[in-house]
Amino acid sequence: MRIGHGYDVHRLVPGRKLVLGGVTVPHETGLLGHSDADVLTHAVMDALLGAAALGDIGGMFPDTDPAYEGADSIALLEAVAARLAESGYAVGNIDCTVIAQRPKLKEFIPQMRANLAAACGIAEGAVNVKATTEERLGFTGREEGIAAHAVCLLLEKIL
Ligand SMILES: Nc1ccn([C@@H]2O[C@H](COP(=O)(O)O)[C@@H](O)[C@H]2O)c(=O)n1
Ligand SMILES: C[C@@]1(CO)OP(=O)(O)OP(=O)(O)OC[C@H]1O
Repeated sequence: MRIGHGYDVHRLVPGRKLVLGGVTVPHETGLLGHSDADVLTHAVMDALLGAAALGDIGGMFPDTDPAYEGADSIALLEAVAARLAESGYAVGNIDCTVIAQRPKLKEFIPQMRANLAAACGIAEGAVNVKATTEERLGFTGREEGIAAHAVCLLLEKIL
């Protein structure tokens, strides 16, 4: 069994979609990035790559590569899951926290879990997503950006 941790931050700006765990959440600002800037899915990918000692998302999907401009991060997560499977790992479980002052994310969390689980080819019960504010403190509290943490366990497959 191997443990991994991922962390990511993206800036909130007007004129961009807010995509979290593959769900487009209605909001007056969205996350800025080369890809769709899905900060939650990015944290999950980094946790998975970290657990397998396979580097990070920037190594696998360089932000200088036009191929990833506007990329659907859930599709990138599918590629990460395939890479793990090739390397002999199965995803055990994933737990994540999105740090956002606004919007309220509760109602969108079941769909985020479903999207993340489907991309990893695991049961929804193996994926948990939580949301918290930082009580108006710091950059998330000022609504300048959204952060996400993820942890995961990988199981070594008997090949
Ligand atoms: N963007 C968010 C932030 C929080 N929630 C939900 O509210 C609960 C309380 O949040 P606190 O930061 O005040 O502890 C939290 O446990 C979440 O259920 C949310 O839905 N969206
Ligand atoms: C997936 C990528 C691809 O450009 O997304 P970005 O939107 O650039 O986001 P970031 O978290 O800064 O870096 C990860 C990149 O590899």
